[in-house]
Amino acid sequence: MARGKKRGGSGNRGGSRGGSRKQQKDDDFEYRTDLIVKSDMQNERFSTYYKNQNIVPEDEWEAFLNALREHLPTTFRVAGSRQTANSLNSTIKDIHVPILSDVTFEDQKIPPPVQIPWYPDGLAWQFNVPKKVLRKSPEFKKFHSFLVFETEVGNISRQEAVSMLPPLFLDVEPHHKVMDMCAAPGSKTAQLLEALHAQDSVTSTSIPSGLLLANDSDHKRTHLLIHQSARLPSPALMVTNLDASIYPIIKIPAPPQADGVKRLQQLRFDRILCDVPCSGDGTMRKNMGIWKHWQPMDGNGLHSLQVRILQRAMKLLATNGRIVYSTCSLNPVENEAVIAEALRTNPEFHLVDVSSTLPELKRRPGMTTWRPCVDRDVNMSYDSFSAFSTSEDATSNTKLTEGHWPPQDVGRLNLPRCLRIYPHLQDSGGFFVAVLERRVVSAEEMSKARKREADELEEAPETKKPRLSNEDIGLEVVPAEEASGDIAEDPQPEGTQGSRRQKKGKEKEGAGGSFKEHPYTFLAPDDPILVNCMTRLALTTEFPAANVLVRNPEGDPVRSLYLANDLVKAIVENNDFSRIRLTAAGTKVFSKQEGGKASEAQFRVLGEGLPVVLPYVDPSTIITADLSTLKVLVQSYYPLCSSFHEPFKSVVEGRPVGSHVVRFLPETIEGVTLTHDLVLPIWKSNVSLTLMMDKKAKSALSLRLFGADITTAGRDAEQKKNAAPTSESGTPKIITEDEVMLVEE
Ligand SMILES: C[S@@+](CC[C@H](N)C(=O)[O-])C[C@H]1O[C@@H](n2cnc3c(N)ncnc32)[C@H](O)[C@@H]1O
Repeated sequence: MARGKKRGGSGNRGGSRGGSRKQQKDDDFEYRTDLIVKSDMQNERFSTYYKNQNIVPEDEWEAFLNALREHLPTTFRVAGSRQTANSLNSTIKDIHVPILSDVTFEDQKIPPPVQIPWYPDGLAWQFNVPKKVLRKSPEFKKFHSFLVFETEVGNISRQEAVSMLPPLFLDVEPHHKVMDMCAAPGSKTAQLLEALHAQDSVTSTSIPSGLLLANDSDHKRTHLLIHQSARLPSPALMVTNLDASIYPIIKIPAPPQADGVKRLQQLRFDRILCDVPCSGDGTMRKNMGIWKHWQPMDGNGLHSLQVRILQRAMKLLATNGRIVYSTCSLNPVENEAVIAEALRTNPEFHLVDVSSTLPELKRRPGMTTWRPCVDRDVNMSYDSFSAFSTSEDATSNTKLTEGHWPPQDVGRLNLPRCLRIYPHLQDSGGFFVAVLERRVVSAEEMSKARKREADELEEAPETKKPRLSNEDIGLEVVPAEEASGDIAEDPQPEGTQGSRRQKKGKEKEGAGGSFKEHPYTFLAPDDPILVNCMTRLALTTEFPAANVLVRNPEGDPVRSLYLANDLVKAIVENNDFSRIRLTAAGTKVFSKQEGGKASEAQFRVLGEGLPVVLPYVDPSTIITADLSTLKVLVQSYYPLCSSFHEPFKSVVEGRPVGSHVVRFLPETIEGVTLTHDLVLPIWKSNVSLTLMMDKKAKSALSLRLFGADITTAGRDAEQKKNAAPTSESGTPKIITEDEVMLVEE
């Protein structure tokens, strides 16, 4: 979702706020509407503009404006693959909600969290309680810390309700090739990844045949994206850092042909999400900056980029593919006008009627009339582009194009099929969604579109022409029926890009001159270090050893080993990683354990990598253990092997030093219930064991299972908390709201 415009800035393009910690806190204050008075929540330009556009019926205007001034409820989504999500959701429904249903605070009955009615399987929740209650009511305090921990480990995604919509409308299946064109910080990417992994079980991750290519033009934000998606490790994920409006063609091998010549073809996506940068005025309920600075030229300025991103997505889409275009803006110039312009130039696309999808979602139809304003203060507007273009305003304002206005044949485009979500309809943020699909068109329509596009390209000012070659960006309009045609006739030698040690020392600068990622090198399946690692970890021969890659200038397995699926591998091997500015591919599964002799490289399975690797671990080597064993492993960092009870004690004492896998079976002991199998990696040293889990994941597991954080870190934190909090001067320390609240998305 887009964020508020900075003071004095020009249009929000989703850049990072940056700055010092203090600056960040000040910004947070400015951006948090719960900390300001309602009388400050007004902007005449906003009211005049949207009233004139009739975005809601006149008798709803006040309700709409008042809703924008209300504090946004806290919403979250239970994340992860379907099975794990359903299990955690039952914990919320059956344990937390009953406790929270009977809370009274300062003589007021506090409403418990409720499921968002339109979200599938009841996996999204909403609650709206004052911060004071979260801080002081013991029941809500406990629920809050449950949410914080589960969010940290990625089981819960704190996400605005409306922002959950686009991935639902995209309807992703595990075999789909999916692209998220403007993906950072990645809450929707995580949802798409979950859909790709719908077949995962509670303990193991499937390797989908499809792909999720998440892209963002902001390099720093792509790293945020990688961090977010690490919560659902996937061999099917790639991250790139490019301008989506000129996204290059990705090449993959074409199906084998009779002549035996290897050819490449364009990768076409089945699903594309265009959650484009926007002015973000649908987020006013949490962004004070927008109340202060809103003006129509921001939306006007973003329109062209939004059109170009959508048009580019149309070029990259497969026949029968689907695009979801979304913004958190209410402005028709950023919404319907973009859709209309993209449809005009791509007649093979149409808007899909999704009126029966998510029937509980309250929505309004897309608009068919609007009137762009051509000045900051909402004084000037014109009936049509031709009226504007002959006016004096046109000379001083070159940003506006014909596409800013409704097209003459607007009725033909079915714009009411777009969805507008307003804050007063169901206590949410404002949002816009359009679902587009490709249909087969007549040769005549196609040739008209080709000619128009060629003319427009010819007329475009030099600076606006794409910097990449035509082959790079695939400017030719490819008819849907030709979508899978070859794009490269030259035979390609096998393993051109990714073969082992071919790219030694090739750390490249990218197109923008600042691309400094390491190359991606696939190991040979018989690489001695990989073979040693597989033997020690007892991986079966089905393990896709040919899909293991490393990332360092030498292409050697020195530290971390990643696993990619076949499609990701094909892309890495057939495209220059620096041309597509690839910042991540596949998921990290093994990591070298420091210590020991260099010749006997010891790799361990990473906690987050285990679900991916588990289907390939020889089942006879998996150690079985009970809940009390798990409790000891959770409670201390390095419990001695001798401290466990039998039979676990003898089994681990008999195992060699190294990485092992333990399965804890469902059972109930002393009121603690493990409802499903839990499989975790441990490291055995000479005399002790370590549960190989991230500290926060361990705390979350402890809270979920034992009802308290019994880890060493958790106990330390509790002790500190119990000691009276005092500042350095000895006076009681005031704990700020920020310290106790969930951090906003
Ligand atoms: C609305 S936000 C995306 C939010 C994201 N989909 C999510 O759900 O977390 C828009 C993103 O577009 C990125 N962006 C801006 N211009 C872009 C461009 N030309 N190409 C690709 N990404 C762009 C921004 O860096 C920003 O991260």
